[in-house]
Amino acid sequence: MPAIEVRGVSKRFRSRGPLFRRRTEGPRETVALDRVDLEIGTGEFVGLLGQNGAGKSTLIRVMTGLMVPDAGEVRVLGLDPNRDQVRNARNIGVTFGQRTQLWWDLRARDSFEILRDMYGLPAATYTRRMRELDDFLGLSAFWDTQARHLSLGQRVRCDLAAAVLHRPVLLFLDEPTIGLDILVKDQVRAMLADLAGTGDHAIVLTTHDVADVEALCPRIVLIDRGRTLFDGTLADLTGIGGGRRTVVVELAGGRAAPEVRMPGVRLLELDGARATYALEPGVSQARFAARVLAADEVRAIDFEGVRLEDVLRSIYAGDHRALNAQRPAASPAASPAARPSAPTPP
Ligand SMILES: Nc1ncnc2c1ncn2[C@@H]1O[C@H](COP(=O)(O)OP(=O)(O)OP(=O)(O)O)[C@@H](O)[C@H]1O
Repeated sequence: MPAIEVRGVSKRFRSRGPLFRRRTEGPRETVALDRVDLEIGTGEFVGLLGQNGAGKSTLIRVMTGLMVPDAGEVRVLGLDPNRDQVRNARNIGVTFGQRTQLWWDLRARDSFEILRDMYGLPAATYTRRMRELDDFLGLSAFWDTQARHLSLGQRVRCDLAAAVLHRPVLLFLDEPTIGLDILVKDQVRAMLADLAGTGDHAIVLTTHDVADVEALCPRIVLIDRGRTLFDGTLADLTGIGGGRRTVVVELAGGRAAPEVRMPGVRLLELDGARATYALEPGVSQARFAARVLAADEVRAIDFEGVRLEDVLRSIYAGDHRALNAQRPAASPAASPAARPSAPTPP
């Protein structure tokens, strides 16, 4: 049984629109989700991506039981997340980037003690888990601070720890690293990679931080205007540009970059001593480097793979051609053999 099953889920919102609208204008309707299908297995770490307003948070709300879809079915470990809210709550952990589940007027440690009692965790288990979480997230430094006085980074770390304290099978993370500094982001990523490494959890991460996704998510689900535009591996998605790589060559002594005449090699940009070339799939990097090195004295050659950010930028800008050509025949969830493996810690 998959950990999460979403079948034909649709959700529309009706709003009255602007305060001073014309009499002829009826209520506005937004299609947030349009017949979405999704299966996620235990052990998977899925990046749920899409532009602002694509429907990601709505899908997370539906999967966590916070919102009832207009049509379709959702099963989370076999339960209807809305009807079986109490049982479902034991199976899931949720973070919503900007909101906290800590008690605002209490010290951070008090919130954790309340959660311990709510989940009925034995004292020894609680102490061990808090120690593990402290090792990753450095919580004890602000343990005695009232939640309302925690900095954003401190609060987000506490929220993440609170979401995983009861070791839920499913973890829904909505923008877990928003506004965090580089070091705190690394702490959060390391903790998530460690959780994923156990293979005991299904984790859904919604984020606009492409680096989070590259570091953590072997599988990507891309939502566009409420529909699934792509469901496949990170490698499939970054391969969408045809696997084209770029190379930046810089010559010593500030001399102009060489012209490289090779099939499948194209000069993209020339900026004094720096030249950027595109290498089509199949062009050998070694042969290209040999050509360049033979031509002149080279200061640096920098090969770059296809970046997820560039692929998303072109898809968000409306270029779906390559995506349609590359769309996998079946979702990874439907074919266990195609399922990507767990990430390695950053
Ligand atoms: N409670 C609501 N009432 C009316 N419209 C809503 C409501 N919640 C979401 N929407 C609309 O549904 C669409 C999807 O919103 P959603 O929050 O799911 O997008 P998102 O992909 O999470 O966006 P973002 O990346 O900006 O957080 C948007 O057009 C949004 O305006």
